[in-house]
Amino acid sequence: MNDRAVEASLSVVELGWRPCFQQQLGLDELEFLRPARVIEQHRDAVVVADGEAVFRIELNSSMVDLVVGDWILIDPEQRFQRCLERSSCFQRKAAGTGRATQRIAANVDTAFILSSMNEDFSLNRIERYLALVHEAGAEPVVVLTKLDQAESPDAAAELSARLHRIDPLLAVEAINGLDASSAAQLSPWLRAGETIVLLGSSGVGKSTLTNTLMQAEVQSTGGIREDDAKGRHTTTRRSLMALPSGALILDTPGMREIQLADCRDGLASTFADIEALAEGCRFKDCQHLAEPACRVRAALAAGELDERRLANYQKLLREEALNAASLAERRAENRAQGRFYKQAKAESKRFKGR
Ligand SMILES: Nc1nc2c(ncn2[C@@H]2O[C@H](COP(=O)(O)OP(=O)(O)OP(=O)(O)O)[C@@H](O)[C@H]2O)c(=O)[nH]1
Ligand SMILES: [Zn+2]
Repeated sequence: MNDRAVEASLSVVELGWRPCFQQQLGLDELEFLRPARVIEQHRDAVVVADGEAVFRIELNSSMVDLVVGDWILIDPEQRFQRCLERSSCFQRKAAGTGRATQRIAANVDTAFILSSMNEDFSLNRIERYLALVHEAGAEPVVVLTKLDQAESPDAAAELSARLHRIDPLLAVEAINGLDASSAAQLSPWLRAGETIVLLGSSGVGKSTLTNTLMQAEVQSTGGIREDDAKGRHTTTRRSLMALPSGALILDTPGMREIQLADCRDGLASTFADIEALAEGCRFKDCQHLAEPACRVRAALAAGELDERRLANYQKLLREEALNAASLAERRAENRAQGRFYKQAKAESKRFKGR
């Protein structure tokens, strides 16, 4: 029987602690507090690892926003003090309401966007995920799966070329997710202390790749025994787990259901080419439909811009505008209830740079 959690034996550096977090600590905090990372999230508690142990902290009202991946400071009695500023944060529309955003994962370094190499391959879908990842502030890597089922030996090169027309610097890897030596191509992003997530629609091979990267070994040792409410031992699978390579894989139900939400900035960087062209349109609010002196339509006519890409950009913009409208409503409600302050403060930073 293995009672020792993998996470309990990891140092804070192995848990992803970085200078950008260390720098946020004041002198008093350096002396009296220490960092811990949220590795599991429950309705009334979070589970954290602090380099020595894995333990639960019951939630109170100052901790409502915590998500898996967060770095927090705790005092010597293992009490929560504050949450550190995130290096990246994924969020989505809250389920049910169709309105507010819900944070789902923090401090992710790399997001693997999985897409299988068969007929399901869709540039539109990949662009959607790219916008999400850019918005979150993580680094995207497109992973083409099912290389072993590709129709022709050139398929990987062709799809990579299509992706590189979107973004010449985009990292693209083609793998067979069932084969560990093929998945090893992803090792540059899987170094110790790096936090990764896997995105992609159902059936692209997220679970398969996760299992291959975990090499089953972690499956048997990664679970940790914990007392449940009735005092029984239950084995739980962590939301943040260490791979044999030392990278940390963040896997929560929320991450699997993520959609495009509130990501105007992410769209801007994903479609930087179109936004740059639009600067050249005569009208500031040009919709690139039939306006005179439209630089975007000129680029289309000249074959410099893909019709499909423009259409997808406009579709995502419309979706985003709808989301933003309902978000604005929701925020007005929050403000009335006096819960707006914290969110506004965080967001003012993002909006300042425009
Ligand atoms: N030949 C081949 N099959 C693969 C590969 N990756 C995944 N599969 C198969 O594709 C099917 C779906 O893979 P999953 O890993 O369950 O996909 P998923 O993305 O986790 O799907 P959801 O759990 O629905 O989100 C399984 O039958 C896998 O065995 C691959 O690289 N090559
Ligand atoms: Zn225009």
